[in-house]
Amino acid sequence: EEQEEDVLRELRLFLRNLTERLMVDRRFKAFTKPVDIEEVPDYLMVIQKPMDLSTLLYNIDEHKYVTVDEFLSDADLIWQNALEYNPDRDPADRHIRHRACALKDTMRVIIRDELDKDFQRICEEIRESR
Ligand SMILES: CC(=O)c1csc(NC(=O)C2C[NH2+]C2)n1
Repeated sequence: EEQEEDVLRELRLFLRNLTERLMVDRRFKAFTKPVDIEEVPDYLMVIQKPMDLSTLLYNIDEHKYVTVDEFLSDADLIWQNALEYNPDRDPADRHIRHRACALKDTMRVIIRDELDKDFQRICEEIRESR
């Protein structure tokens, strides 16, 4: 009903604001667009489910997410994929793993500090009702 659409509209605003703040953070530049398969031809041999910040924004606008946990399932792929694709001890891999860990922690701190727990529960009840 209309009240439910009001709640989901507010969830989309929160998720867009979160994602945009990550996109403008220079540490996360490697995560803003899909990996270019021409530049990194073996990427899809290693990573089954690519994800990036611009795709999260597209999904938000497509009303893909009804709860924060559904959003986090996709958002977590970004840093999980980076840890999987860059496992070596060399500095380049360590540098992108450091940024992947910063992305993981930054997302969760923003959600903990800025998303109301009661609002989150209302979104989960809408998901369970559908
Ligand atoms: C997005 C992502 O995880 C990514 C983009 S390039 C890259 N890794 C490299 O370019 C080399 C450093 N060791 C391989 N990882």
